[in-house]
Amino acid sequence: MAQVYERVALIGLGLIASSMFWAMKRSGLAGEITGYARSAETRDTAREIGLCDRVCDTMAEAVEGADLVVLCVPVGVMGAVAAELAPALKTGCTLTDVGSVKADVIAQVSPHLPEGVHFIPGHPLAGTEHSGPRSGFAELFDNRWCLLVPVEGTAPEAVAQLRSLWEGMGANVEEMDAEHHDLVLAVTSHTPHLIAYTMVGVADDLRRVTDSEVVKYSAAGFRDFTRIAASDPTMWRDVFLSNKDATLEILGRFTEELFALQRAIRRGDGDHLHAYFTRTRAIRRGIIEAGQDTAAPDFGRSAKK
Ligand SMILES: NC(=O)C1=CN([C@@H]2O[C@H](COP(=O)(O)OP(=O)(O)OC[C@H]3O[C@@H](n4cnc5c(N)ncnc54)[C@H](O)[C@@H]3O)[C@@H](O)[C@H]2O)C=CC1
Ligand SMILES: O=C(O)C(=O)Cc1ccc(O)cc1
Repeated sequence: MAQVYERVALIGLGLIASSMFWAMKRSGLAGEITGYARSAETRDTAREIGLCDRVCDTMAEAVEGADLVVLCVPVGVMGAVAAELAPALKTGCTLTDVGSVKADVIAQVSPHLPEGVHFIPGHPLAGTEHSGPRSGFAELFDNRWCLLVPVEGTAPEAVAQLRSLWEGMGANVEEMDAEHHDLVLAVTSHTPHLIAYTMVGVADDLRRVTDSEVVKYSAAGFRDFTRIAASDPTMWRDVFLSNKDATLEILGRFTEELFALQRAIRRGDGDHLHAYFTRTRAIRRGIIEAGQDTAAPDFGRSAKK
C-alpha cells in the first residue's frame, strides 16, 4: 500500500500507539515514525524492541516536522499533553487522538491549537486488556471500526488522508459527532466495563467466604468479566470521569431495569422474567440474522433504512 503520511509522531507508547506503529509498518503507510513516552523506562523498552524509527526524549523533538501527530495517552491528560506539544506543531499538520471519549477530549485540546493545524479526533474500537509498549500488534485494527469525529469546518482533504491511514491499518472508518459517539460508547463499552469491574469486585468479596470456589468454578461469562476487569486502571478511571454525563445516563437506566428484575425475582414474577429474557434473546437473534455479529457494528444504521 502507498505511503499516506511522510512523518508520523506517536505520543504515549502504549497498546494503541505500538499497534499503530506495527500496523503502519506492515503496509508502509508512513515514511518515518517518531515516538515519545513520558517515562525513560518506556523509551528504553521501545528502543529495545524497535518500536518507532526514532524514540525521542522530548515531545517537541518527536513532533517537529511531523505531518500527523497522534495522541495515545489516557483521556484525562489529553489537554495537558496538547498544551505541551502545541508550540512544536508544524503548520498544516494533522493532530488526532485515539481516546475512548470524544466531547471532553475536544474541549480539553481545542483551546491549545495553533492556527493552521487540522484537529481530527478519532477512536479505534479495538483493544485488549493489556497495556504498555510491548502489548501492541499489527492486526489489532483489522476489520474493526475506527470512528472519526471531525469538528465543523475541518478540511475534507485532511479527513480523507486520516481515513486512508486507518483503512490502510485494516480498519473500517465512519464519521460521527462527539455527543453521539459518547452516548453510543457509554452503552456498548463504558457501562459494560463498569459492570464487569463491579461483578469481579462482588465475587472477590464472596471469595473470602467460599474460599477459591468462585475462581475454580467460574464459567465463560465470569472469565470474560475478569479479563475486562484487568484493563488499565488509569485509562478506565479517566474514561468514567471524562464521559460522566453519558455514563450516568446509561447507568441510571441500567439500575432501573436491574431493580425491576430484582423485584420480579423477589415476588416470584416468572412472567416478567420470561418476557424480559425472550425480548433480549430476540435482539441477539436479530443481530445474527442481519449478519451483524462482527466486530464492526453499524450502530443501528441498517434499522433506520
Ligand atoms: N486499551 C484499549 O483497549 C483502548 C484504548 N483506547 C484509548 O487509547 C488511549 C491510550 O490507551 P492505551 O494505549 O491502551 O494505554 P497504555 O496504558 O497502553 O498507554 C498509554 C501511554 O500513555 C502514557 N502517558 C500517561 N500519562 C501521560 C502523560 N501525562 N504524558 C505523556 N504520556 C503519558 C503512559 O505512560 C503510556 O505509555 C487512551 O486514551 C484510551 O482511552 C482506545 C481504544 C482501545
Ligand atoms: O477488550 C475489550 O473488550 C474492549 O472493549 C477493548 C476496548 C476498550 C476501550 C475502547 O475505547 C475500545 C475498545
